[in-house]
Amino acid sequence: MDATHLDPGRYHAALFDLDGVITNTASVHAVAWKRLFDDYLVTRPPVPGEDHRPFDDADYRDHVGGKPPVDGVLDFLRSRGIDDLPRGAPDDDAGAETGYGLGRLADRHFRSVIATKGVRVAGDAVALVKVLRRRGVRTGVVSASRSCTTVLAGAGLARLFDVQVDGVLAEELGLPGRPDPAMFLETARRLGVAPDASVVFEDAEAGVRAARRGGFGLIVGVDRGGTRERLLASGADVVVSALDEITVSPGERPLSAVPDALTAWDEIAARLRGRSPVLLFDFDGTLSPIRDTPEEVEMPPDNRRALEELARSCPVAVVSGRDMRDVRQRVGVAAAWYVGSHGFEVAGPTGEEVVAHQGGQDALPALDAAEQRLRAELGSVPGTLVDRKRFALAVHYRAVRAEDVDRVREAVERVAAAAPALKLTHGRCVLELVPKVDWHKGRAVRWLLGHLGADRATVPLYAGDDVTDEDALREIHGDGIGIVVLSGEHGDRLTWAHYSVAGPGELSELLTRITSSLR
Ligand SMILES: O=P(O)(O)OC[C@H]1O[C@H](O[C@H]2O[C@H](CO)[C@@H](O)[C@H](O)[C@H]2O)[C@H](O)[C@@H](O)[C@@H]1O
Repeated sequence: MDATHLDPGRYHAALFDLDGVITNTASVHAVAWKRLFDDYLVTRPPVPGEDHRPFDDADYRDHVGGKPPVDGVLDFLRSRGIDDLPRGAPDDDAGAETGYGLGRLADRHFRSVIATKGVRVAGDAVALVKVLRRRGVRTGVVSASRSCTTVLAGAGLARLFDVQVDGVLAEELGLPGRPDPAMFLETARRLGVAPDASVVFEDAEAGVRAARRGGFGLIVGVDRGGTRERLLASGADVVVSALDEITVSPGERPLSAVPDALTAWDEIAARLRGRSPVLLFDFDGTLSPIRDTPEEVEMPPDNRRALEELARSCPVAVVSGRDMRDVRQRVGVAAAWYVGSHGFEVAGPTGEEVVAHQGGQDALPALDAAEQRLRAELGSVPGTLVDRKRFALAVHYRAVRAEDVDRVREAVERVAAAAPALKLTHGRCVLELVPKVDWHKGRAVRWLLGHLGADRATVPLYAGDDVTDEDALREIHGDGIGIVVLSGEHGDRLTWAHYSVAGPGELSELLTRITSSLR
């Protein structure tokens, strides 16, 4: 996906620098600092080796912008050959000849400028924050300034952000300023979102460097005037001059609104060209057509051959709700990765097996007890099939008479309610109990991509038919290609897929095209 197109399925938090991104206060800070340093340099007795020329915009950009005031003071003066100023202490008086004292005075100048001139708000940024919040993205504001609360209140933005990390809090917590990532990391922590699932918007080079060092998922440089190249050189993934260049994905849409993958093949081929694909496929209903019982299912030989060939060009994985050994044996492609039990177990091409989340292991006693109860309770309902996988328990009702289906459903719901370690999920004519932890096919896919060393050149392509595949389709929505395999069993439900195919037959055709395009 284009880096100016944000997907709330991929990025769950957005961190905004305040000064220069949300408000015009970067220029007000520059004015306040100029007043401070020009006064200071004029009154400081001349000393050989010291440069007392007036402070200018480049000084602000290179030594002060985005940093805590005390660091700005010391870094700028050092650049002018002045290195005898003590750091001082946070409670130094404004104007005391220390890093903290001069920093306090700069803040006082800043407040007096905004008291007379007011704060100008960047409408493009505020509009983007509001859209992101409506789409469920958590938002945070980050400012090295001690006046962040005053600025936000003065601009009428006091309630715009979920979390605020500013100069006052940084001082309390002893957080170093940018280019150290500590303030960004603290913001992400307070938002409850991992840095790699968060976007940072920054106009200062020091801030961009901090976000890069913090491992943030996407860094958007905001060039409010001639800084594009410097922001890119500092590590921004993309630079915009206004935040209305950023679009936000609407996310899910009805199956009927999803374009057909074969018709849009040229678009898909263009997205794969020159990149490093990782191809991920669900099994039942995707690689193989649905049958009355799980035992009847066989991998279509054409698809096996296609996967064997694809695995010679790029990583291929089968991501299934089935037991991992079961699906590996049915698919029979030695060079593929296999993810089983809805993401809880993984096997690599060399045969090594990994429990991808400890929650699977922890839930084993609960799964055993639930299996025992359901076998006993449902043994008398004709057509019911209780299918135990290593880390999941499925109850199939495809062959159950319509009038008995509610009985099956109620029994599974009762057992689920009595098992706090398990949660109930639904699929095509199947109810499943899985470990109640934040893990699913989507998390497992992201784990596998990390394990495979995915980088910005990687394009994950995921195809699946069922509601449990939506976790994976959502996960790769922002950086990959999602294909939903239609079946008519879920009406016009919502999906995170970008494209659809009419059924497993059309998926085979798509595999053929992908195979040829990668040759
Ligand atoms: O993630 P998947 O590979 O799609 O696995 C999901 C479930 O698939 C299987 O059940 C489904 O396919 C059966 C055979 O075609 C069909 O009879 C059943 O109605 C479907 O739900 C598998 O048996 C389950 O264990 C998987 O969880």
